[in-house]
Amino acid sequence: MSDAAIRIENLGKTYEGGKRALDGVSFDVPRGQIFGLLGPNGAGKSTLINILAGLVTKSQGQVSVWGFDIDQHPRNAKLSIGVVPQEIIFDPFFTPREALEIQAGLYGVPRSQRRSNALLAAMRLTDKADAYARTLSGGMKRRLLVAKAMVHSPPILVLDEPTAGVDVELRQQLWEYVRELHAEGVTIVLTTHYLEEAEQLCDRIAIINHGKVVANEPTRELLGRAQEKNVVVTVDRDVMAAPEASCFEQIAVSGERQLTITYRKDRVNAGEVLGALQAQGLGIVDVTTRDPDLEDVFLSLVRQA
Ligand SMILES: Nc1ncnc2c1ncn2[C@@H]1O[C@H](COP(=O)(O)OP(=O)(O)OP(=O)(O)O)[C@@H](O)[C@H]1O
Repeated sequence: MSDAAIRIENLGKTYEGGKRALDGVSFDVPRGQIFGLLGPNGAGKSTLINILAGLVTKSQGQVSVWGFDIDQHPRNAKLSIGVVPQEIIFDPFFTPREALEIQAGLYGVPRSQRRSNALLAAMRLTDKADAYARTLSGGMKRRLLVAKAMVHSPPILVLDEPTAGVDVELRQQLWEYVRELHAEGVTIVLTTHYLEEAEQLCDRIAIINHGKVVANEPTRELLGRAQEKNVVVTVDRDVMAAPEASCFEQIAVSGERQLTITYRKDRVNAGEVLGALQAQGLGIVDVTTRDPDLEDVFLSLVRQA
């Protein structure tokens, strides 16, 4: 049995009409982690998640979920995963409690093991337990989708863009719940457009672009890949032309007495950069720096691919 929560090997998907959405994708999602799947629009993220959820059939490759091959043991694979889809789809005439009970029935969860009330409470939907789904706000509907995905207590929860178009408070609540599940040992896979969110939440991140994996690393290592650093330096006199020095990757006059310099932090340190300015007779009045974040890494990887 595979020790990965999800193992994807050489996965390919070509849609009818010839669109190649996934092209030889391989990676493992380690058990117990929060795993981020990132990529620009149309990269293939939803296709991959829909294959995991059994909603899209793959064209090539192997996928196992919690050690169960999705072709050989589809039922066990399905029982091991809960998927929160990107789009909100509901029968408007069911109440949240009924929706959870029906979902539990579909998964064959015995009545004695159902936990609709606990899920409604965790998703702060107790007040709305018996209201029609059509009367719920967008945020409440999204929370109900998360509860639905967890009715069978799967060891893996997959969230496809769970915070797209969702207000800040709900995002925070959702992440709080995700962190609680993670603390209980649930493996989490999420796609998000909010890189900052991925940076804060994920242990590991895979980036896909045009259906191919372009990075798959622990978040910290991925961030460490961004070696370029920017400093904005205010100097004590007007500068007409940018001074030159070998330790600058780039330099530009960005204000009357301001220079913006890019340097590689694996080659030089900030002291050398400032020293090079002082050596040219400029006095340093102020310095601000910015560490590269996931957005910089993401853009550089996606540009290269
Ligand atoms: N049912 C389909 N039939 C044909 N092409 C499709 C189908 N679904 C998706 N595609 C195409 O496959 C590619 C990957 O789409 P997918 O939805 O997986 O990307 P994504 O990374 O999830 O993007 P987004 O972030 O916008 O949801 C896109 O070019 C898309 O147009």
